[in-house]
Amino acid sequence: MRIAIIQLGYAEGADESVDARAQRVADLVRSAGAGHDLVLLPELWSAGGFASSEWEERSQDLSVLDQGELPPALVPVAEATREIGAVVHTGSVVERTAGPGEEGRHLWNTSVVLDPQGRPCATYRKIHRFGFGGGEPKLMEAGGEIVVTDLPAPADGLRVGLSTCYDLRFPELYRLQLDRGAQVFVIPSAWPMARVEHWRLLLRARAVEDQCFVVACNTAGTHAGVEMGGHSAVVDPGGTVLAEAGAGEETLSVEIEDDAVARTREGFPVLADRRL
Ligand SMILES: NC(=O)CCC(=O)C(=O)O
Repeated sequence: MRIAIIQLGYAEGADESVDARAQRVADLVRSAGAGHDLVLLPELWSAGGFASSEWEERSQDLSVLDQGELPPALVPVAEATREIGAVVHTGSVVERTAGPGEEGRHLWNTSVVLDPQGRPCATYRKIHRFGFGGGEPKLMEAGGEIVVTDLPAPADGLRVGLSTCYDLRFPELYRLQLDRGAQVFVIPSAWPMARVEHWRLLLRARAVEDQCFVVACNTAGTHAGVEMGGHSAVVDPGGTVLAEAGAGEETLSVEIEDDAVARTREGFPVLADRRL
């Protein structure tokens, strides 16, 4: 499977509307994503990863998915998706719901994956909210559903577990995904430079402990005064980093071998020694 990771750079205050950013992202999907089976975008690129004061205004109504439509931030990306014929994981948007969730909020951090026709084929609501009482836990509901899915062709062949950024710190989530058959962890993120060494360590840890590929797309630039860490990466099931970005806007193009998961697990069958 050929994978393109689009490590988008942007800065709040740069006066880039949701529409303008969506057009720019769609152009990147066209130029960097062509010739790939799976394209990955980062977390909350349309709203701003750390720009919580803008989340409400830049939020998207995903109930339109049920009517076969897409919210404004994803329409240009879906057009680009159809043109290149890949599966595109659109990172995540701030989802707005009409009614409140369990904690009385109506915003969520939600990923949407598009099939090559530009139609949604999977969604995931971020389970672990980052902010220690501010940011996400203050403004958003927590997702409650583990999502492991078989993506459509041309990104088929490996079972994919969906998670988002801060989820990476919670290994039990990935064990639960493993138990549902995950072979690849796909992780859109907005992870700051201040903790980029945690990011690099945890990406490899999740790959090694669960013998899965890790495919992770971070952002670049400065969001609401927070410098983003870049260093998007693909790690193989043995923990080898196949590709890693630098700190700025950049795209990675990586080929992963479907049988590497089975080979790694057969060659070093540590998962068979789990005691539950
Ligand atoms: N967007 C996030 O979830 C940020 C996570 C983070 O900064 C950290 O775990 O450290």
